[in-house]
Amino acid sequence: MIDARDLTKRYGATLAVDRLSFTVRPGAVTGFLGPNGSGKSTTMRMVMGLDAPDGGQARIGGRPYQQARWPLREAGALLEARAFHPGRTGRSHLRALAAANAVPRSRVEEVLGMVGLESAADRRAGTYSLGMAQRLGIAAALIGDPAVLLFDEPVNGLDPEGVRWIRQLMRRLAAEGRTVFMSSHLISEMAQTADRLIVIGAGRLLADTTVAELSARAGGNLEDAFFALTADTAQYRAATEGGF
Ligand SMILES: Nc1ncnc2c1ncn2[C@@H]1O[C@H](COP(=O)(O)OP(=O)(O)OP(=O)(O)O)[C@@H](O)[C@H]1O
Repeated sequence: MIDARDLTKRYGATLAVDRLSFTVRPGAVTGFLGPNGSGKSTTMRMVMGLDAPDGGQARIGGRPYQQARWPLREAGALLEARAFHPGRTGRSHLRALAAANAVPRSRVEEVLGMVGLESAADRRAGTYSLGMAQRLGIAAALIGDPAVLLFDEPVNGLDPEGVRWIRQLMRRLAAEGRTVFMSSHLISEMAQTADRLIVIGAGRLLADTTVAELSARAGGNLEDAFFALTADTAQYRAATEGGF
């Protein structure tokens, strides 16, 4: 379970996250939606202890993530592609993470198989395509077999087969009883993958509901419901009428 209470983060004059509270429960895929710059990545970074909040707190399994003795056995996250040393091979990157978290080496081969990177495991990770880098990041998130998983834009850079694979992986992880929290800009993808949605705008909570309930607000069209919900908070929306 992920619990955020009054999370707040400022960058200079920008209030990136504004007293945000929500709970992400196990056994479901919870989508995290919001316009560009609404604070999704910042929120995920604070949950994972990578950014310190200016106010409020985030807990994973009841305590701050920084207090975990073996962090990757509590929660795994894909927060940015290429979060690895480019000169290391995929396999050596995963072995280092396993060693640091007292995870058996055999788990490295398991996760390489799960993400389909076996044949590229001995190549330097700096030579990986974006999609391969995403797969390595997902393998890293899974290495400690954690109950809680966060994925920031996991389908970024993946081909259609990869997108389908992510959808099935998210569903499977949730069916295993894990807490799965994922952001994506692809609303159609969210509609197919997520059970629940947390929608934010300008750092604030706009909705915490099911996909079905939010879609029903716009006659079954999740995209229309999302636009209606976020209309007042989107900073970077291009003109769709008139304009140019
Ligand atoms: N390191 C930083 N320094 C200054 N401002 C930042 C920093 N990180 C984020 N911000 C600002 O905080 C706000 C929230 O950014 P964040 O990346 O969390 O949004 P997001 O919802 O993940 O956006 P996107 O959908 O575009 O990925 C934005 O206004 C952004 O410019």
